[in-house]
Amino acid sequence: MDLFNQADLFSKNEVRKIEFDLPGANVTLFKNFFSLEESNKLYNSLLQNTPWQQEQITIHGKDVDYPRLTAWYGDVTKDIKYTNTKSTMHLWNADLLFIKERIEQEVNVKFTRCLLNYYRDGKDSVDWHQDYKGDQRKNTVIASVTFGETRPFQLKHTTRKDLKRVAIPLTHGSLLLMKGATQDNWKHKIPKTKKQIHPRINLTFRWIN
Ligand SMILES: O=C(O)CCC(=O)C(=O)O
Ligand SMILES: [Fe+2]
Repeated sequence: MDLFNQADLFSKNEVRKIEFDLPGANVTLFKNFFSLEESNKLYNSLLQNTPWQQEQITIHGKDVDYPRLTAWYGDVTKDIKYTNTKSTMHLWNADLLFIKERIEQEVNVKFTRCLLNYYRDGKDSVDWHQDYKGDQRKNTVIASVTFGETRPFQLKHTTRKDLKRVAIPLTHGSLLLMKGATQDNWKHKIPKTKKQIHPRINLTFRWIN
């Protein structure tokens, strides 16, 4: 499988586009989508100014903390419930509008929501899942931005066991675009690690009405 297409030379602050050749998926990584200066500034600002929330799920009647902190932002303020924790979707702030507008110059979508994840250390993670439900999974765009520690973003096909898993290192200031039927055909996760690592903030921009 021809995974990488990186013929271009790059410098530290030059945007580098890498397209992944995965059957039934449309996945593109832009390294240094945000410059190092922008990324450092946004990392600190988001870390400090986000109303991070601890969401919980109920497993066998017990409330269990999600292994990460989260916050929702979007076009309107409203109460939402994805897990058994009630959350409030906050209105876009200046940092998020800056990030959103930069992405919207690259991809022709107006995003309506963003989920922020804060992985405090290697114990924080997200298990195998697909984004969206029902028909929306078959054709969508998710824009995933990373600030802070590099963590591997693993992908595995939902049915084809013959296809190898893929791990894409999501670096500081990178943008990962997942389009088309990617969510329908592939699951993704951020695994835990025993290594001593720095925190990581991830933002996934979505369009849901
Ligand atoms: O942190 C990441 O890169 C992925 C987050 C994710 O998959 C999600 O929030 O749905
Ligand atoms: Fe996801």
